[in-house]
This record gives sequence, structure tokens and C-alpha cells, in this order.
Amino acid sequence: MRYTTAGESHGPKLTAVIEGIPAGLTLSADKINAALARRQQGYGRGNRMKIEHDQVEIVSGVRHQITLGSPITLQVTNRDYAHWDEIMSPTAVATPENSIRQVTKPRPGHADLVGGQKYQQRDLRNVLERSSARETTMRVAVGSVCQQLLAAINVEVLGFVQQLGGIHADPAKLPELGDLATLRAVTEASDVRTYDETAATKIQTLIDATKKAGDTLGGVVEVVATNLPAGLGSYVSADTKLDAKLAQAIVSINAFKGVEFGDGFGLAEHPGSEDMDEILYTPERGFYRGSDHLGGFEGGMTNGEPIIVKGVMKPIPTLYKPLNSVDIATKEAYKANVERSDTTAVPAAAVVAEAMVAITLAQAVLAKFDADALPRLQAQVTAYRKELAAY
Ligand SMILES: Cc1cc2nc3c(=O)[nH]c(=O)nc-3n(C[C@H](O)[C@H](O)[C@H](O)COP(=O)(O)O)c2cc1C
Ligand SMILES: C=C(O[C@@H]1CC(C(=O)O)=C[C@@H](OP(=O)(O)O)[C@H]1O)C(=O)O
Repeated sequence: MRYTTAGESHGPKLTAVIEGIPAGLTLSADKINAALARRQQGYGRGNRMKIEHDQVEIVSGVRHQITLGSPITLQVTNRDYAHWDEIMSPTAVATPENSIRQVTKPRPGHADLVGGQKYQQRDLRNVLERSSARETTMRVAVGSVCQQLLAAINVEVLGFVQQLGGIHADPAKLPELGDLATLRAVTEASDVRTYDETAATKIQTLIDATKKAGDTLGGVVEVVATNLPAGLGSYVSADTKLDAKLAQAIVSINAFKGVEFGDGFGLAEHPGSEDMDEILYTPERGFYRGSDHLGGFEGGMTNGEPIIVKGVMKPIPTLYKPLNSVDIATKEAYKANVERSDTTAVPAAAVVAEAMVAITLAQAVLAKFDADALPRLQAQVTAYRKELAAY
């Protein structure tokens, strides 16, 4: 399965094309819309999210709510385009009137300066429109399609905020990873407020103070995926390792700077006797691990335990408190200013990270089993699970 997204932040529409989803999957536009709405939530976002009301339009690959096996095209309209149609029109000829709001002042921490140099652009709008995280809307739409596929083989994927600024949510307040219903309920808003009220209150106060100071915040998101069969991915080559593919998927999200599995960087702090997940066996469960310090991976393969991936998001680079930069036209130093921006977008990013994990896991499942028709895929997964249990 492969997919691509297209669209500029203030252009008319965002699009995704997905190829390789099996025929026979019941696809709910409501579920995609619910995921899109979750991505728009989160305390600390700017005014753009008040303008947009992301709703998917399914325009190919689905008939009477069932996938056909042909490419699926999804579209979301940018409401804000109404305010930008002259400036962003794909068809109007450039004139002095519609070429206003040219950007010559690159923002530190953004793709602006290097993108301008690389693509030979003197109006940095031609860079920032696509480098904007508006693009993550379509990743979430694609992720929802993948989650609906994974649900058909009883695999669940959930993303939520674990840390915002310096404030950590208490991991002990999360329910057991195996308890999917409770986990889903408490992480529904992808925000810590649903499982750690104390941390959530502190975070809200911190966001308010940071916004007042013209500054921004990053954080850490966690994604958990449960009930994957062991043996997805492979140890045999660098590019077959599934944990490596997940790392790529997480760091591909705008502003993500690091990734870890299970106890991650914390593994460095303990001796091996405290970090390995010992192997246990009962006839009912087959082989399993007594803990999940390694985040569900051994040798680049799923080991049947919940997958635990975390990613760190840097603070939003556009600050209301001006940063130093240099105008590319005049070469003069200036203090960057801003029209609108998020103070933090970590809750939204948790939903994007969930989508990226779902996409990557769906790709691994579809690479291993029959990807033409869902009933055959389900039968193969069931047979494989039985084979593993009998090992
Ligand atoms: C959901 C989400 C929302 C974001 N919102 C903003 C924003 O409002 N302002 C901003 O300057 N950066 C925002 N960013 C981050 C930038 O898109 C990102 O830092 C920039 O494109 C440079 O990419 P890099 O940080 O991966 O190097 C957001 C990122 C995500 C994931
Ligand atoms: C539009 C979204 O996020 C945007 C991501 C973003 C950036 O630079 O990444 C900058 C802001 O865009 P704008 O300048 O239009 O306000 C955010 O609002 C979105 O998440 O849907």
C-alpha cells in the first residue's frame, strides 16, 4: 500500500490518493471526520483552527461505502482559501495585485530559507505553503482508512500526549495497555486531560503564560498499538526492519525531532537485567513477555506485545516574541513578526502520530498477507495467529 498527499496550506483543497487498500472494507466517512476533528482540537492552537471545519470527501475507490481495491481519493476543502483565492489561485495569471503578501523574511526553524535556496524561489510563500503542517490533515485521513483496515483484524492504534513543555502526565494513571476499551476512552481527546487532570491543569496554566510571553511549547506524544501478530517486519536487512520504518514515519511529522520505543533513551540508565522482556509461556497464551520495556520490537519485528512509540515535538518555531533573521531581498537583519500561529500543537500532533503509526502498520500487514480482498486477508491473519499460538 502506498499513498501520496497534495495541497497547499491556503490553496483550494487538500488531497490524498491511497493505492493498495483491499476490496471489501467498509469505509466510514464519519470515522475519518471524527479523526479530522480530533486533530483540530487541543488547547493552545491559533485562530486558523476556528476557520477550518475539516470534512472528508471520498471521490474514488469506494462504492456504497465499500472499498473496490482501486485507488481511493480523499479530499478536504480549505475554508481559509476564500480569504486567499487571488493570492493562491492555481489558474490566475500573476499580477501586481494578486502577488501581494510576498514573503522575503524567512522564519527560523521553518523550511523557508533552505526551501527558497533549493527551489530557486524569491517569494518564500512558494515554500511555506507546502511545508506547513496543514498537510498533516491528509495523513490523518489516510491514517483513519488504515485504522479501519487494522480494526478488521482487531488491531487498535491510539495516540495521546505524554508531556507538554516540562510537565509530564503520570503514566501510572493510564490503564493497562491490554484494556483497549478503557484506554480508548481515556485517550479519546488525545490530551492528558482525560487521564491526568492534575497535569492537564498545570499544562493549561503553562500554555496561557507561554502565550502571554509570546513564546511556544513542544512536548512528547505516545502511540500504542495492540494485538499485532508477532513477526511483522524482519531482521534480515536494514530496510525490512519495521521499527526503523516507524521511526521514519514519526520523524516525518513536522517539528518532530526524536523517537523512542518502549523505555527508549531511559534504557541507557539500567543494566540489562532490568531492561529485557523475559519470555513466558502458558498453553492458553502461547509465548509472551513479562514486560514491555522494548516497546514490542525484537530484531526489527513485532514480538506480539503492544507497540509503544514516542516522539518529541520541538516548540512551534513561529514566535510572537520576535526572533532574529535576515531579509532575502535586502539582506538586512530584521525581527520576525507573525500574523497568527499556534502556541503549541502537541495534542494535534498526537493524532498525526497515531495516523503515521497506523499507516506504517497497515503497510506491514498488507505486505505480509493477501492485499486483494479483505476476507482473504482476514482468513490469512487468523491462520497465521493460530500457527503462532501452536508454535
Ligand atoms: C499539527 C501541527 C501544527 C503546527 N502548527 C504550527 C504553527 O502554527 N506555526 C508554526 O510556526 N509551526 C507549526 N508547526 C510546526 C511547523 O510545521 C514545522 O516546525 C516546520 O514546518 C519546519 O519543519 P521541521 O520542524 O520538521 O524542521 C506545526 C506542526 C504540527 C505537527
Ligand atoms: C493549518 C494548520 O496548521 C497550521 C500549521 C502551520 C505551520 O507552519 O506548520 C501554521 C499555521 O498556519 P496558518 O498560517 O494558516 O495559521 C497553522 O494553523 C492545520 O493544522 O490544519
